[in-house]
Amino acid sequence: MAASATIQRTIYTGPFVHSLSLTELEICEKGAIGVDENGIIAFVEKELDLGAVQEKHSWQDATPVQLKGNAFFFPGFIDTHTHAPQHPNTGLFGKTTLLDWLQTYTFPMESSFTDLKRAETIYRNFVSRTLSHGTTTAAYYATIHVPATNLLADICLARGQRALVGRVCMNSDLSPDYYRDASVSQSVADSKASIDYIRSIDPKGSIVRPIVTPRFAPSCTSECLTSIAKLAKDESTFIQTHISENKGEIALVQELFPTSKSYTDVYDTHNLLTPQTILAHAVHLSAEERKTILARGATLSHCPCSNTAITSGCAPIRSLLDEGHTIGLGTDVSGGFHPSILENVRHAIWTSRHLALQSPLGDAAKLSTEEALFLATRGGAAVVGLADKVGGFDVGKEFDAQVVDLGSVSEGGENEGKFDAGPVDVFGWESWGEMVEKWVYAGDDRNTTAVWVRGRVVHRTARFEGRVVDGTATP
Ligand SMILES: O=c1[nH]c(=O)c2nc[nH]c2[nH]1
Repeated sequence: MAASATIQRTIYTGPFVHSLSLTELEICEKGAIGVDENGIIAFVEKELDLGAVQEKHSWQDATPVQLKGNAFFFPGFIDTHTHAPQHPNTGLFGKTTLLDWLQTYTFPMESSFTDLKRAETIYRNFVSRTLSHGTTTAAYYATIHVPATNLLADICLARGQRALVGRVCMNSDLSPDYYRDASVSQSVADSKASIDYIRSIDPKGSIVRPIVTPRFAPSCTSECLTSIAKLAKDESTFIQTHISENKGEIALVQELFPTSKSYTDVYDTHNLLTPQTILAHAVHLSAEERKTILARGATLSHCPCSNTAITSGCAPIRSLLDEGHTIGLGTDVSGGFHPSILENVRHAIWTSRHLALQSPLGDAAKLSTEEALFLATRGGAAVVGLADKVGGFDVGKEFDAQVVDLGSVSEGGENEGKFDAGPVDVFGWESWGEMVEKWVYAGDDRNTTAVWVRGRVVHRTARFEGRVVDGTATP
């Protein structure tokens, strides 16, 4: 589907659920969301029937999409940190932790992206896979290869998934000689070439944007970090990197940058901490580092599945939120073992509970369902610089949404005993609030039956067709 295809004015009726704030989730049982020809939300009604909505807004000619059954609209998920070329390794990490995991699994896989055919297969699959899990925006790390990085941007644009796409910079000898930038100048020139290409295919950055991506401090020499920070400034791009993920990594940073006060100080003294910087992990930051990050306005990507899988630790998200940090969720495939942000919502909650068991904060360290859903949507939108565009159903925002359909046991018949409507069983007596909780703790991609970005359908299943009346927007 071309991102430029026009769409029809559409009125989406049925329940909708979204975050109003970190702690408040709005559940509107009788919603109507009007989306104009540009994919912008023109109105949101909370009590009226379709006819009354059409009349009130003079939208009689709009296409109605009316949800039936135990289904609701939810904002598209935002994945603030993931590595598309690592997708074939998802679930493969054995007993490794970060530094040996990089050498054993990650660098060999990423280095193979000189092969564009292989890159295309993997990237197409990953973009389709993440869309099927309701991810409407992703901040992607690609590899050091310019052609494959550009191909990832092409695929995101063609599929209509919003993306920040970053060619990875890594020139230090932490990386094997078969997979590293030959020099600082090559690192900068290749990054610039990829920025230029991505801007040429989407000049307004409506769907894809470039992002400068120094892999992490140990992968880059001091000169490389400084040069790449200058490139980001000159080109006005976002920056993404990793920080304070694993204790061995932190010790290595201290060894490689002996005059720096801390991991955070390395980035700060190389001009890499800006309000457009996304820092992934942030598991073991000191109080002083947290203050510096907050003062610079850099944001955080919390990756709970990855932090557990490669045994990095439990990030203190509750405290970071209380301090005022801006935080989203990241799948961090393939340190993370799952491409779904929903999976990371529940793991954010689980890991906060483990932390609560050990922390002097006790229950105050726990994240609630509402808070985790906020991080997955509005929090992530703020991290990737799209807080004014996506993350909730507000007039003026773009319609990035998914349908969550839980099916029903009482429907029996064709679904009974087949379980193809997903792992959640709804018996008919649950409140909408209970259905949302059941989805958060047990749902999966079988429940995500349709997905839109800027009002365009980017993923749709056969179950969706059976759940709408009076027509649907076509891809
Ligand atoms: O989880 C991670 N995944 C990576 O690919 C990586 N590179 C540096 N640090 C990293 N952490």
